[in-house]
Amino acid sequence: MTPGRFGDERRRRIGLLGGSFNPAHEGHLHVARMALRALKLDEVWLLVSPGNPLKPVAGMAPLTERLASARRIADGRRIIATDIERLLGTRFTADTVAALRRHFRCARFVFVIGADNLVQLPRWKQWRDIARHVALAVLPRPGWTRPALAGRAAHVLQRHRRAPGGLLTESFAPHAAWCLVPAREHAASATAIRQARSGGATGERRGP
Ligand SMILES: Nc1ncnc2c1ncn2[C@@H]1O[C@H](COP(=O)(O)OP(=O)(O)OP(=O)(O)O)[C@@H](O)[C@H]1O
Ligand SMILES: O=C(O)c1ccc[n+]([C@@H]2O[C@H](COP(=O)([O-])O)[C@@H](O)[C@H]2O)c1
Repeated sequence: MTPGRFGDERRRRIGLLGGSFNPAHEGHLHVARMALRALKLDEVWLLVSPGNPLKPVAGMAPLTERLASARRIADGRRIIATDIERLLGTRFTADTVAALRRHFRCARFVFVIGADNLVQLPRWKQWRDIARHVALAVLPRPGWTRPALAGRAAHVLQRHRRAPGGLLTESFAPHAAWCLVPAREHAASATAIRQARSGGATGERRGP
């Protein structure tokens, strides 16, 4: 585990960029940097998932390989790659966020997602609880930004949308806020990288 400074987290503003990182790429780095800047975060943790509950196991590289890949794009200072979900024994984001809030009581967490995951959010376990308890920052993504803003999660959470500057400054009670981070779209995707590596033979398709 890399963010090992338990007890030294006073008021730190921490972005949680959860992902499969199969492999990590420039798009992740772009997202982390944009979130750091727009939300005035102290750190972004790249939470390398032991296994996204909604993704097939087939084609998923081992966690150690994905963690190593995330470490290569991290700087170990403000962008930190970690397998903390493995250590916490969590896989679902609702459980991860609850555990992190218990372990790092004073930290202020923001869960960072690409627009594709705002579309998918209603399929996540206890998604409304996640949105209630932790701030969400959504990054634009080619082909996904408009569907995300017109989608079910954006509609249900409409009242809680704020400008990025208001995301962490306002009280979390009784409901956390979410925002769209203004950033240019970045086209990198792990699916495209896997396809290019296999000469287009993965049979996977990614797109809205
Ligand atoms: N280019 C990008 N622009 C915006 N968000 C991104 C981008 N790439 C990844 N993300 C976001 O980063 C998080 C982790 O993404 P993940 O590791 O699944 O990469 P991916 O490229 O989406 O992978 P795959 O193509 O295998 O689904 C997700 O919330 C995803 O939406
Ligand atoms: O909790 C869930 O039900 C859930 C379902 C799908 C994805 N997630 C989380 O969403 C994050 C992005 O996943 P991915 O695979 O799209 O990079 C990662 O932290 C996953 O654990 C979480």
